[in-house]
Amino acid sequence: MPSVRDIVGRDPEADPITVLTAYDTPTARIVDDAGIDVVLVGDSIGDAVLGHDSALPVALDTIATHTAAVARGVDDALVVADLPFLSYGVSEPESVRNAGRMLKEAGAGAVKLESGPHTVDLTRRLVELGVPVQAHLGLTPQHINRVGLQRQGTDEEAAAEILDLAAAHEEAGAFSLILEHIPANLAAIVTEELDIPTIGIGAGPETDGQVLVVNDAVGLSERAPPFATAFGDVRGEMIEAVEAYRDAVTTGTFPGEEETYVEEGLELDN
Ligand SMILES: Nc1nc(=O)c2c([nH]1)NC[C@@H]1CN(c3ccc(C(=O)N[C@@H](CCC(=O)O)C(=O)O)cc3)CN21
Ligand SMILES: CC(C)C(=O)C(=O)O
Ligand SMILES: [Mg+2]
Repeated sequence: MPSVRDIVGRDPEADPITVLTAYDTPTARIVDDAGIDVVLVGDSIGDAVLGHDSALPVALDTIATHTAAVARGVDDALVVADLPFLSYGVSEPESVRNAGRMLKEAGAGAVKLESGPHTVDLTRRLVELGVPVQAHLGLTPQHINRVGLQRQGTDEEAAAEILDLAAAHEEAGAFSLILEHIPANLAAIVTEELDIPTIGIGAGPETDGQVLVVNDAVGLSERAPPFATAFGDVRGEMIEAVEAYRDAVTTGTFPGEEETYVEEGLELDN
């Protein structure tokens, strides 16, 4: 696995950074084989895979299990574990222990946490201890109960706060910053002001890289945020394949001769 230094050392103007989520080994292998730079084991697993309405119910053990599955499928990409709701920020020792587990047990190369005024000191502490941290500003869906899922940073005060917090997290040692669902002109300014690479989702084209939830990107999601685009129709393909299987079984064409083995001379008298 590359270190965060391989990501940070690049020239994103020439070579934008590509990030996708993955939650399982086969998907991670596809993403890694395609040359995607960073695989994020997102807490979006909550709604994308586990059937919850949000990411809030996702447990740290769930992220650990799926990060380990992803790490087993990846040769080249950096694996980032997305710390779930309340697994950090309650107390510093617990936050450090939980973040540390992602590197020591699950095979992540870095952790991401949703940032705010309350995570500057924690980011500094984790980085001091040797845990690479990716920050995340703009829409932070773990605050859904306070802010919903609306675009953030749309007035001057809110935009200035995002810019200030971005600088504070860079100064605290974050190696990269996710910017979610903010105006493109704000994301461009943040990107211009920071030295660390910014990764946008619903933040326009001027960040140093882009991230999407893989289910949205391949067209597997039933519902996706307004800023996501499906680059395929995996859901449509799965529906067709499952219906074709059903039809083959119910019409008796599967299993056919190809999939069937007969042991010649086998006779059981009972
Ligand atoms: N499949 C998936 N894709 C994602 O990008 C994603 C997740 N899940 N789960 C975690 C968060 C949640 N995200 C979301 C989800 C919905 C909107 C959205 O629809 N926003 C609307 C407003 C919706 C509302 O107010 O309820 C908008 O117009 O901004 C935005 C971000 C991004 N993340
Ligand atoms: C959308 C990305 C940035 C994320 O946090 C997730 O997938 O959980
Ligand atoms: Mg997340």
